[in-house]
Amino acid sequence: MITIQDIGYVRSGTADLATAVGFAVDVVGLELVERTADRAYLRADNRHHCLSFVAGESGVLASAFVLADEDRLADAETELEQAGLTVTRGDKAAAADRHVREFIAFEDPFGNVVELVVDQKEVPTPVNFARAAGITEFGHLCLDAPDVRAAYRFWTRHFNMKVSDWIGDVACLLRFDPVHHKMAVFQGAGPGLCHMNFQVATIDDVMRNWNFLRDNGIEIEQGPGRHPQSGAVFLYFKGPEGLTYEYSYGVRRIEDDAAWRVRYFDPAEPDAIDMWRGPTNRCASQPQLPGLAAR
Ligand SMILES: O=C/C=C/C(C(=O)O)=C(/O)C(=O)O
Ligand SMILES: [Fe+2]
Repeated sequence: MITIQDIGYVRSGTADLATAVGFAVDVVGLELVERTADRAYLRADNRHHCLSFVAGESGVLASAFVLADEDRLADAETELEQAGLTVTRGDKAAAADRHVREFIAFEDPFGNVVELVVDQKEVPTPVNFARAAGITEFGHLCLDAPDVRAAYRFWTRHFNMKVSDWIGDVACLLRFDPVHHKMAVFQGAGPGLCHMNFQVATIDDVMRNWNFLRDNGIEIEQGPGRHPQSGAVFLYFKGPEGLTYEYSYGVRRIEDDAAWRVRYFDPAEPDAIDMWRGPTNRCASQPQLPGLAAR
């Protein structure tokens, strides 16, 4: 069993580094911590970065999770290889590029590149947010997979993940600590990053951000609304090259792990995704959610 301690970062390729960075800073509100000719690192909390852009081909390159130490990393390498996966060890330069001590990389059964890292650099200075979006932390990441139940089996068999809630067989919300989910899998045609989430401090931040995004002509995919699963008030919006960001406030914590009963929401129900039944453009990217497409 591989014990994940935290989510680490999303590493994304971009065909237009300046535009990707401009959006992450000026719109999302992240701090640009480091910028080279072909790299940019963005920060939302004490992690050195939670999002990095690499100039080149557009699209997600990897999603990272943090392990406790190098012995756990070696054990993870063995377990994944025994499960038949090809595991690559990052060299020193690649680890430095990610601001971690060591890492391994593998593809999940659907082709999502996952990196397991040790000693992600911590930055104690307060985040110098580019905009007062109210961000408190990198909240969760959500991967695409064609077979969500198979993804669930993979992540719960080899990792310390538990399902918190299902939305039909098209979405699975997973936890590895008391937060309702820091990882999710949504059904998609192939591998991909469904979205990355930033928690904000108050419901007012969600609403202020909504107005800010609309005033600036940013495509709102869905929200403001409230997810019945985590109880969070959410807002999804589209960045350059199809990268979906989410702000949310008020995610449920599951303090009594043993007492939690997994719930199965019917995606065809009008409240399955948004208890406020607001409009959505998300069906374009998530056509597999009948509850979205129906509206
Ligand atoms: O479509 C349902 C999404 C649920 C949640 C939640 O309960 O907070 C998410 O954050 C999500 O996966 O986007
Ligand atoms: Fe989310």
